[in-house]
Amino acid sequence: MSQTELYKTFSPFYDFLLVPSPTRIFNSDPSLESVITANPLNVEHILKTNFDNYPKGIRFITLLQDFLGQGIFNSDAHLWKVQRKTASYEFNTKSLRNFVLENVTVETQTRLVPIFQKSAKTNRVLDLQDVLERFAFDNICKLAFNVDPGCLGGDGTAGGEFMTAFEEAATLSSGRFMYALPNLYKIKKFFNMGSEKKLMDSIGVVHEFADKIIKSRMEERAEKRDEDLLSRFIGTDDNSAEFLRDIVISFILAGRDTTSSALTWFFWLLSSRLEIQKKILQELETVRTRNAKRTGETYSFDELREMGYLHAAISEAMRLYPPVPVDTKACKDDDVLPDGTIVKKDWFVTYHTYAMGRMESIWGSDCREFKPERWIENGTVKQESPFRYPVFHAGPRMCLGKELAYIQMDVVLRHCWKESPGRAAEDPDTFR
Ligand code: HEM
Repeated sequence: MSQTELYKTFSPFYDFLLVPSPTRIFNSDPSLESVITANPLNVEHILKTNFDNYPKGIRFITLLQDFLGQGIFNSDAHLWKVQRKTASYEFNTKSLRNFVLENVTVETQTRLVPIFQKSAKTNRVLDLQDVLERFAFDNICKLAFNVDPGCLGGDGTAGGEFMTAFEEAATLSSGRFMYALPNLYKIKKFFNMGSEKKLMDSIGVVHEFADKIIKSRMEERAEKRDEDLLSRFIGTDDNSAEFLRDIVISFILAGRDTTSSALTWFFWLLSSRLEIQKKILQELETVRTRNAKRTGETYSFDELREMGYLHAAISEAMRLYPPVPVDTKACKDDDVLPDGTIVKKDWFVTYHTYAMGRMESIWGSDCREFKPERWIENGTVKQESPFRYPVFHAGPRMCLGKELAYIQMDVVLRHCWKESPGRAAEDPDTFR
């Protein structure tokens, strides 16, 4: 199901469920009792104050283990901590940021923009979500292990197979959460039948592709310290090839369809808001002139940061359409949330980012309007509390790729709106 279909199907349910009353308890099945909340105080408690009591938990980890192994996305406690420590350090280095900036700029200039230009010239309708997913997949593979799968524009033969298998493995793994009988998947897996057979086949393709790269990179090792994440993890500890594979797969999963989803919604929202397009163009032109850049020239990380209005508009799009609309944790020991809700050991606790983005109590009476201005205070972009806006999660497990995701989105949007004063509102070809 595409993101758009998903929202169309579930948004009336989300709205009905949470906006009037921000915490509910569900007990449809005694083994799956859960609390669902959209209260920022509860979110802070779960994600930060009582962090140790709300891990991913055994159920989540077991269901995703075949695909993700023990990577950062699918581990708790010590195993999570060691990966988080190395990754946090690396994600904060200037060299990683520049590596991403460089790769995203090349991918945008040489693949994405030409596709848009061609479609504009020939009046061909594009599936924007598909194009952006391919774009994001190429980018995240470059970042993870410096491989270009060429899913967008390139030859893409081997990479295309990898991407398809990766998507299938992700979809079928999350399908395991949907069984009415939670252990049914184990029986199907044991007999290697149906969706479990398909899942194992696609995991096989993903693992084979990753293993080859990891093996050759481990042989080259140490002398060359590449900029990608795999090389950084090879260089730091004595990790096994299997553990390195888990790490790489987790990163690809984390960065794969989050940015593409955010960009797709952003384009969709902007397509009917010429006033906002115009303001974005004006800002791009101001930044270009201030930094004496030629049209289309590459921008540094700091120059991208000057585009406050663009940044605000991206955050605003993700408020209404968060790429990760809900997120679930397991409760380790009985607890009471700040609003008085009782949570029992082994219950699931879900915080609802989508509903939180549409609550009057958090965003005011205009909460359903797309208004980038709400992010601007005294001429600069306001830092919103991550507990009111948990689009990138919050607390010790907060998204590591937040800054890189903004770099990607800024670069794409800047190149898609070539700076040219006064073009926006009058010109329907603004995206070309
Ligand atoms: C708009 C883009 C993005 C959004 C909205 C987003 C959002 C999130 C959210 C909600 C989580 C928590 C998920 C959970 O509880 O399991 C998360 C975790 C994570 N994200 Fe992102 N993400 C984005 C892009 C990226 C990118 C590009 C990367 C780069 C590789 C990345 C790397 C990670 C990692 C490694 C984690 C796991 C952190 C941990 O468990 O310690 N994300 N992200």
